[in-house]
Amino acid sequence: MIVELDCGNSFIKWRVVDGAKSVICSMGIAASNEELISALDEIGRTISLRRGRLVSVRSDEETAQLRELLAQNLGVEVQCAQPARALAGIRNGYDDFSALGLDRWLAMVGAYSLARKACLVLDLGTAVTSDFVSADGVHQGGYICPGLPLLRSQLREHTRRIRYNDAMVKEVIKDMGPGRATAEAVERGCLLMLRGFMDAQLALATEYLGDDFDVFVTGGDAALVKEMLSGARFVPDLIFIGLAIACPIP
Ligand SMILES: Nc1ncnc2c1ncn2[C@@H]1O[C@H](COP(=O)(O)OP(=O)(O)OP(=O)(O)O)[C@@H](O)[C@H]1O
Ligand SMILES: CC(C)(CO)[C@@H](O)C(=O)NCCC(=O)O
Ligand SMILES: [K+]
Repeated sequence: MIVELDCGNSFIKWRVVDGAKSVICSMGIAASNEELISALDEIGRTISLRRGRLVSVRSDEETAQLRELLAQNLGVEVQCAQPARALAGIRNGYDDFSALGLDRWLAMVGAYSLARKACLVLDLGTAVTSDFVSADGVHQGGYICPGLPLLRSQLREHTRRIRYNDAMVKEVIKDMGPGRATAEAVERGCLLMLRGFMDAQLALATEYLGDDFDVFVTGGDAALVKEMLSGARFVPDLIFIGLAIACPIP
């Protein structure tokens, strides 16, 4: 079995897959290294875990530390995705290819491997990112803005009276009318910003990619824009698809 890890800025998304059959045996989200090790340790009691692949947008030190923990506690050797100028028919569009976030890169690699045509790749996590890939696989660049968790926390951090219970978040965005309570006003306001950003990306995609492109959406907050992106492909495991291409395990 292969352990797959996507280490974002807030959470570690993990899966255990049967490499030969590409079947997902188990998956989850961990808030810390300790939580991850304990979840995998539990699985390791019944299933043999030996190898793995990992993508991280954390510091090299943090990533090395996690790798060490996996080796020492579980005996799992993980291969880390590395920056590349080109991979699987895609060309990295950054002036300094190593500065492009590896999650963005792998999401693009995954999307282009599925579409084989121009694509707009949207990832809604701690940060929100968009990336533009032309039909011939050339990355045109992209945009980065704060995601919902950051929009919210910035408002709270820099105001005295924006305070409300997190448990209300899901409930208050069922309606998007003008808010009549702080939670409604903030949650709906931030979501509208996010949706406005999505609209702008679609317009830019037409400008830079022409009329024939696929839209891919991934990340923890993807569901919040599902209604407005009717033709888009919602692929929660897009980064894992790219990761398997970047780190093949024989
Ligand atoms: N089961 C879940 N566990 C944690 N967060 C979730 C879950 N489902 C949806 N979310 C939402 O996903 C968002 C975080 O997204 P995601 O996990 O893709 O990114 P991340 O790891 O925080 O950061 P990055 O963008 O660096 O990958 C949060 O706003 C959170 O509310
Ligand atoms: C933008 C994030 C934080 C999104 O997870 C990540 O891709 C990252 O840290 N990128 C490095 C900066 C860049 O992509 O230009
Ligand atoms: K991400």
